[in-house]
Amino acid sequence: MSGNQSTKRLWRDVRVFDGHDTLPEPMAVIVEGERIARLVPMRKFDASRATDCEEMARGGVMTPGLVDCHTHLVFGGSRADEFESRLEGVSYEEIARQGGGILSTVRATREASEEALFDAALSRLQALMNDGVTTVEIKSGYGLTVEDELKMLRVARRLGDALPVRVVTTLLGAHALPPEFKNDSDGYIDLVCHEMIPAAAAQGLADAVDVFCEKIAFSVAQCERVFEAAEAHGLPIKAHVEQLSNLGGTAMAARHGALSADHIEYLDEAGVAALHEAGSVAVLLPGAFHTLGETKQPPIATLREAGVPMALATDANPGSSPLFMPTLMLNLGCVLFRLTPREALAGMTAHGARALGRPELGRIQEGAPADLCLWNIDTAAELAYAVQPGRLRQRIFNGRLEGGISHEH
Ligand SMILES: N=CN[C@@H](CCC(=O)O)C(=O)O
Ligand SMILES: [Zn+2]
Repeated sequence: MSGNQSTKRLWRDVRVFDGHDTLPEPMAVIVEGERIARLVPMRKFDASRATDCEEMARGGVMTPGLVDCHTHLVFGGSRADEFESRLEGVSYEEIARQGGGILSTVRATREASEEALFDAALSRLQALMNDGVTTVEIKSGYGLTVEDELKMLRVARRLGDALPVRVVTTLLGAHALPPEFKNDSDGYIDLVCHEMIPAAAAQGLADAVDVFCEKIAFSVAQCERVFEAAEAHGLPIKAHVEQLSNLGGTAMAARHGALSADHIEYLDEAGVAALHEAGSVAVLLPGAFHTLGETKQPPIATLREAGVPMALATDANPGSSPLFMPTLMLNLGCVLFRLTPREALAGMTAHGARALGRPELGRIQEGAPADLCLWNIDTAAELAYAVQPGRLRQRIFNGRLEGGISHEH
């Protein structure tokens, strides 16, 4: 919008969580165009010098727009039947070995048209946005052919074009072994390395490359081959690692400079040290932990002591985390993993952004893109404390008020 560039917008008397901490006193926040222009303590704020600003709101808690750095939002079908089997005692791994789980979503996703995938993902994404998300990562991984993986990535890109949200795409070709390669997992990794990654890179469809390193998926050596191919195409890497067992995938990913290691319930001290050394982010996914009834907790205290940044994400997907509510994850991160509310919120703002290689996002600081949420609460901790939809008062994307209570109409 042309008028947007010169518009100055003012929020007064807000408590600001800046991506790491709550600032010690109430603030005035001024946004100019697409960026945060000034942050002024109210005690020093001179309203007579802000007459060129449109006042947007007074009071409330302002946080960066939430960053959901790990989702599988684009998929076909449902796994409600698998949910019931798990309640009857069949494990996630057992279901996968029987050809269900991820592969059941692969069948439904291959059958679905691009339009149908788009429409289904649109409403899921809107649910995340209504709960404060302004940046979301979306993975492929339910296509497992070159064409079907590209189809998923195209849908993800189109979602970002259609809605006021930043979409970061990740190619997850090495998510599961498709039935066509049943006894030839190395052959499938060849396809990922020699065809999928080059095609996604050439078409600008992937911002990063991910793998599932697990007994029911791919070995450390196979995942390393995928990372080498990603590097050859200039794409950053991330990894699903140590979710169900400790294979050592995290240390290998860290050696390759991974942006993040995700799940990491079974991560050991050496793995934590490797993350620290590489400057990688630990992405915690309490939705999957909760849904699968896991008992092995990620090594939060060791990560905290080592100073490894911890991000928190929904892992929104049809199987292990059919949970499309980021503020619920703040609560689960605290209750299940003993994060502090401050850590949980930093995990879904500044650290989530870092896990995507976008450290300029997820922060409230002068010069940063103005992706902001204004909440009807008194302290930032309340976001993690209560699970209560409807608290988002305003959602500002790239300097523009989107949804919520609009002062423009
Ligand atoms: N762990 C592997 N991949 C997904 C689950 C995908 C699925 O079950 O459909 C995850 O992050 O939990
Ligand atoms: Zn995942």
